[in-house]
Amino acid sequence: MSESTGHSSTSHKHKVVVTRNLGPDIMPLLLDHPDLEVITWPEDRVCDRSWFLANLPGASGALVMLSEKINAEALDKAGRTLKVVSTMSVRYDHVDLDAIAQRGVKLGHTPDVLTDAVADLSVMLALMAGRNSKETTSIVQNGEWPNFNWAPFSFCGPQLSASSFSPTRTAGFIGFGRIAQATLARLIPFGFTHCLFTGNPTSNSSSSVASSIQAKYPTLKAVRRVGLDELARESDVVFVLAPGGDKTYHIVNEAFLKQMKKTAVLVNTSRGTLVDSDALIKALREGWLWGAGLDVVEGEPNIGLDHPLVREPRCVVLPHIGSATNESRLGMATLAAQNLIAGVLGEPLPAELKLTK
Ligand SMILES: O=CC(=O)O
Repeated sequence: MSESTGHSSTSHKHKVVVTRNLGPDIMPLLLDHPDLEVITWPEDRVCDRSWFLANLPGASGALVMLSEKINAEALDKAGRTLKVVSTMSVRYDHVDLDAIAQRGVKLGHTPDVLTDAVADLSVMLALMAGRNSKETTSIVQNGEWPNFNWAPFSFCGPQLSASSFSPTRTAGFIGFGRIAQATLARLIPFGFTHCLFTGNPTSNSSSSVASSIQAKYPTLKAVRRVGLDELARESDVVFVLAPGGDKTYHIVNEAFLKQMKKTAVLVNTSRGTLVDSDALIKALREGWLWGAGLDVVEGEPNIGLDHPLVREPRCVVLPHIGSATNESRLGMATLAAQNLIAGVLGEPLPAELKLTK
């Protein structure tokens, strides 16, 4: 077993820098590997930048979390020995893709293994935001239940399932990749009848996506790619599930929120930057939509008790736990370790993000 927590000694092994201890089920894949010298951040908190940079020189690989910025500074510290960066995340907005591509370094990530966990959480947030879970749980937590003045319509909210009062239910997806489609699958038994989506696919591929979804779920009356305005106007639940970055920055803005149904909820389980927080605060205060469920917020993790979204009664905020199931995190850590090993050995990565130079 080859483990070190500080600077590398010279050896014929490939030095790899790992920025979090991945636990007893996964670390042996790395530590017991005969070709690796593993340098692991020794503490149970986000890795210090200075430690990371100090340990990169001469590394063949780095296994990192969303917290590590992979930019020219880090890549240049590692230098020409670096063959692979493996991130234990599906998304990669902490990675400067141009800088990594220019240096011919491979990038591994962890798609698929977290799809179900994030789709589950997306539905959970849709339910929580619609059903006043924040205000009602606080009644119990604050010991106010015994004095609670029940009334026939107290704490009612829009029902997620179709009913005789709302026989059509429309899900709108901003971004229609794996997680969005897995979320839709969970909504079919709730009686959802319409699926609208926006996204990147070329018009050809989006029409074939629409027809294959329609064939898979015959109870859907319509599956259509639409513009943002129509999606905002027609959806009972809007799921924000597109990647972060410049192209999607504040895609949910004041103009979008103003068009939403007053009974609709907004769920964001992708990246905080897609939703303009100031606009959402205004929208919730003025009742443009019913509620919001957010697993991600711009500026996270610096979201304190005084943050207006945290104070909004109809806004449920979770601390970015979309993939936090035992199953998903074990899958992500395993895949991240496999990507790292394959990358340093010059083999194809099980999940490589193909980069264009
Ligand atoms: O947000 C989570 C991820 O990108 O894995």
